[in-house]
This record gives sequence, structure tokens and C-alpha cells, in this order.
Amino acid sequence: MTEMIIDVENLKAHYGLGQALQNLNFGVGKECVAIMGRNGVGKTTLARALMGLAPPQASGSVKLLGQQVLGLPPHRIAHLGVGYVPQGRRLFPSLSVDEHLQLNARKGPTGQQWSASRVFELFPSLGQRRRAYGDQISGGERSMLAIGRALVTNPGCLILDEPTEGLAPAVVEDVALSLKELSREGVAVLLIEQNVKAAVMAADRAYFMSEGKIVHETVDGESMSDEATLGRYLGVSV
Ligand SMILES: Nc1ncnc2c1ncn2[C@@H]1O[C@H](COP(=O)(O)OP(=O)(O)OP(=O)(O)O)[C@@H](O)[C@H]1O
Repeated sequence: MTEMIIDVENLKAHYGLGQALQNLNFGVGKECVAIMGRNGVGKTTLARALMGLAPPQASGSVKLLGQQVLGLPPHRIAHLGVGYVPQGRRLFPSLSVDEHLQLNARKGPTGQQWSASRVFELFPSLGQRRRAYGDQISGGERSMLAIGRALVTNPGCLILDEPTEGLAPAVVEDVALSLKELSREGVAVLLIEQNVKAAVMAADRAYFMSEGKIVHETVDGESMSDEATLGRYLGVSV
């Protein structure tokens, strides 16, 4: 059986009395898996629960890179080799692009070699903004920097919350292909994504969420861009 690097069992999460995730069960091996669903179905709540961020309050089991992480603080989870691209990006206004990358660069568990210069090869326009501060860059550049900041940690597992938001279509393609390549290098990539093209390009398979539950999982050979599936779970056609 495939070794699961992200292994989630019976995950529940709530904000006060409101339950946002109900008994989620899924796994991600050395592959790229997309989580898709309409606005408000619980995708960001899931990413936050995996990363130990509160709110929400979460219960169940979350194993990342073989370790139970539920209850651990976010910095401990990150140090296990878990990269995270949060929605909202959470950059520092007083740090430059270069500094964001330098402060996060480290050797990771899989021997990949993401450095600041490789990030700038992926995102040449970000390379031209190296000295700009976190509050001086555009929405697209913020997304690029958040992705770059996660990549230079050389993670064994990478969780991305709508990483392509705000990016030009050509850059979306570059990001999607890089995520696919990363998964081929042995990284478990969990891609929360509303951009169907990016998800289809990057991911090997997908889970669809609705009202805090996983309601559909693509099976072998099933296309993620199947019109009926997308219509039913996302309300879109491609
Ligand atoms: N801090 C919070 N306090 C209370 N309820 C929240 C909070 N954050 C999210 N929720 C609720 O939890 C549910 C799931 O929200 P979540 O942001 O996880 O969805 P999402 O699928 O990521 O949506 P989007 O794509 O719009 O970001 C929604 O009903 C939302 O209103």
C-alpha cells in the first residue's frame, strides 16, 4: 500500500458551536492531491486544522510525515518539514522579498534543493522585486513570495491554500507544473485550489468538499475536469 505522508482520520473542526469539518478521512502519498469545493465548504478550515492554527478547534487524527501533529503548535509542525502557503499569505511588511526567503531557507527531509535563486527562476518578476518590502508588492507577487517561502524550506509535505489566487495565467501554469514536479521528487503536495485548470494540471487526483465533508473522490482514470463532476461540486464548467 502507498505510504501516506499526510494521513487524516476522523478530523472534525468547529468554531464555537458551529461545526465546519465533519469526520474527514483522506491521505496523500508522494503525489499531488487537490482539494476542491465552492466558497465556504471548509477548505481553509482544513488547512488551518492541519497546520495547528486556531481557530478552529480540531479533533481526530492528523499524521504528517509519520508524526501525530494534532495539538502541536504551528511552528513545531512547520519544523517537521511541513511547508504552508496560507490564504492571505501572512508576509511581514518590514521584511524584503530577499529577507523572507533567506530567513526561511533550510535543508529539508527529501534532499530537494530549492534556493532563493531557484525561486527567482520560477518567478522572474519576483526576482526584480528582491529589495521591495512585504507591504510594497502586488497581490500576484505576494502569492509568488508565499509559495517561494514555503519552497525554500525544502518541505517533505506542502499544504497550499489557493496559491494561484492573483497570478497571471502563464504564472499559474508555471506554479502548477512546479507542484507536479515537486510531487515527482517525493513531496506530498496538498493543493487547495479553486482554479480548476491549475488543479487539473498539477494534481494526480482530487477530493471534492461540500458542507464540511468530502463528498467525492476521483477514482483511477476519472478526470478531474469531468463536466458533470465540476458542475455538481463547483458549479462551474471548463
Ligand atoms: N474564524 C471563523 N469563525 C467562525 N466561523 C468561521 C471562521 N472561519 C470560517 N468560518 C466558517 O466555517 C465555514 C468554512 O469556512 P472556510 O473559510 O474554511 O471555507 P473555504 O472553503 O475555505 O471558503 P473560501 O474559499 O471562501 O475561503 C464557513 O461556514 C465559514 O463561515
